[in-house]
Amino acid sequence: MDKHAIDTLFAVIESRKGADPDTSYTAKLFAKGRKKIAQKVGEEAVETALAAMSETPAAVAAESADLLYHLLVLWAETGVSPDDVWAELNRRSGVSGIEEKNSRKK
Ligand SMILES: N=c1c2ncn([C@@H]3O[C@H](COP(=O)(O)OP(=O)(O)OP(=O)(O)O)[C@@H](O)[C@H]3O)c2ncn1[C@@H]1O[C@H](COP(=O)(O)O)[C@@H](O)[C@H]1O
Repeated sequence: MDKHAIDTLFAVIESRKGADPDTSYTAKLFAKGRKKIAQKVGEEAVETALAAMSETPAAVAAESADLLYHLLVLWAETGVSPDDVWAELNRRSGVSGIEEKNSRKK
């Protein structure tokens, strides 16, 4: 999953706010609230770390996908967008705002 795919998944997750919890796991998570979502991120992070210690690269990738998905739900719940996170990463690496805008046009 590249950065664009994360943006796409985030948009789908946002669209599940207020959706039917019986037909969408994401809607069910939103209905359960921030504490539950934060708890799931913690669980998935631990599962990813444990997989790294004793499982295959494929298992680490699978756990990482679960972690990323739940992290995106947490961003949506807390009003953080992927662009906010990309901007913070770019700030740390010294990429300027203009370079960031240009890279997103490609
Ligand atoms: N990427 C994911 C994704 N990754 C993981 N999961 C779900 O995360 C859950 C993790 O399993 P667990 O065993 O940890 O949790 P659980 O026991 O089912 O539930 P809890 O009681 O712990 O909350 C599983 O039900 C997975 O289906 C996901 N659910 C949805 N998506 C994507 O989110 C988008 C919206 O999907 P819906 O929520 O189905 O509308 C779609 O693009 C989906 O592909």
